[in-house]
Amino acid sequence: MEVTIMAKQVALVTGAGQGLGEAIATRLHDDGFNVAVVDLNIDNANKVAKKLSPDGSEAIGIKADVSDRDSVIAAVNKAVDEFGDFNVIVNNAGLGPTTPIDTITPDQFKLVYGVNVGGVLWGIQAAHQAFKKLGHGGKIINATSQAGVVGNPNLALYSGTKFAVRGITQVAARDLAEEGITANAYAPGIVKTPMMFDIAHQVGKNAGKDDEWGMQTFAKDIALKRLSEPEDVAAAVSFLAGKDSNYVTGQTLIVDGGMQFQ
Ligand SMILES: NC(=O)C1=CN([C@@H]2O[C@H](COP(=O)(O)OP(=O)(O)OC[C@H]3O[C@@H](n4cnc5c(N)ncnc54)[C@H](O)[C@@H]3O)[C@@H](O)[C@H]2O)C=CC1
Ligand SMILES: CC(=O)C(C)=O
Repeated sequence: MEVTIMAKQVALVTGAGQGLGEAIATRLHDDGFNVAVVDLNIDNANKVAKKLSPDGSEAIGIKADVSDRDSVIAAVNKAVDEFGDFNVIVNNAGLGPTTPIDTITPDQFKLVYGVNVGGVLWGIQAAHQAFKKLGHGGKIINATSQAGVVGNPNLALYSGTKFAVRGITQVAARDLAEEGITANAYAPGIVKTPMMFDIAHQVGKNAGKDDEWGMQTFAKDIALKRLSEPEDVAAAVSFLAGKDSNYVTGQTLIVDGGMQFQ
């Protein structure tokens, strides 16, 4: 009897050197994907990839700056070269500076929009190119936030970028559907990652209070009464990356323990 060996599907996760991206890369690897672990910080990316696949056969680290279109396209091409296919991109990398309205500068605007919005756009373009070349569809998954569903205090720039990601996701879903490509977003709440601890610290400091006070300004209304673990979000991304979500497109899946209701 002939034995068919099914090739593994390939996922690329940006900002996967720590925090949510690391948890997502780990979960998708557990789900059976070969994973490209992409980050600006290549040491962290390599560490995560090595942990998942010591011999590099199932996970590799790739350096890329998601605000740079060529860099993102090169990362996707490398994943295709290494693993021979490409099925899922998770445009996760993001910056979350605390930006009281009057403090925002043009440089900060360019940087945060360049990474949070540019990174999603270039990721969509790069994945679309790869899917077309490979002759099949795929899944695009973008990081927004509960702060992209309702504007959050102190996060004018950040919230603006995360609203933009939801809009871009909806357009990508419509524009790419006939090629068998779905596009969805995940909207985490208050997740225990370096980004969120830094925001809590800054917000507390700006108010002359401690980090816990800063965290509670965001966390006090979580219905489930606990902060999110990165794995809570990775589980939702696993759904969006897998076949059970094949009939879902253009949506934002809110994973915030009950903060925003739509
Ligand atoms: N932590 C939270 O509570 C929430 C996070 N999110 C979103 O989830 C995503 C991940 O957030 P966290 O893991 O918390 O952040 P984090 O700051 O802990 O990790 C972000 C990773 O992205 C990488 N990165 C930053 N700029 C990059 C660039 N230009 N190119 C490539 N990589 C770059 C960093 O090196 C880092 O490894 C972000 O888009 C964030 O906005 C959304 C809602 C809540
Ligand atoms: C950092 C973030 O996405 C928040 C506070 O929702």
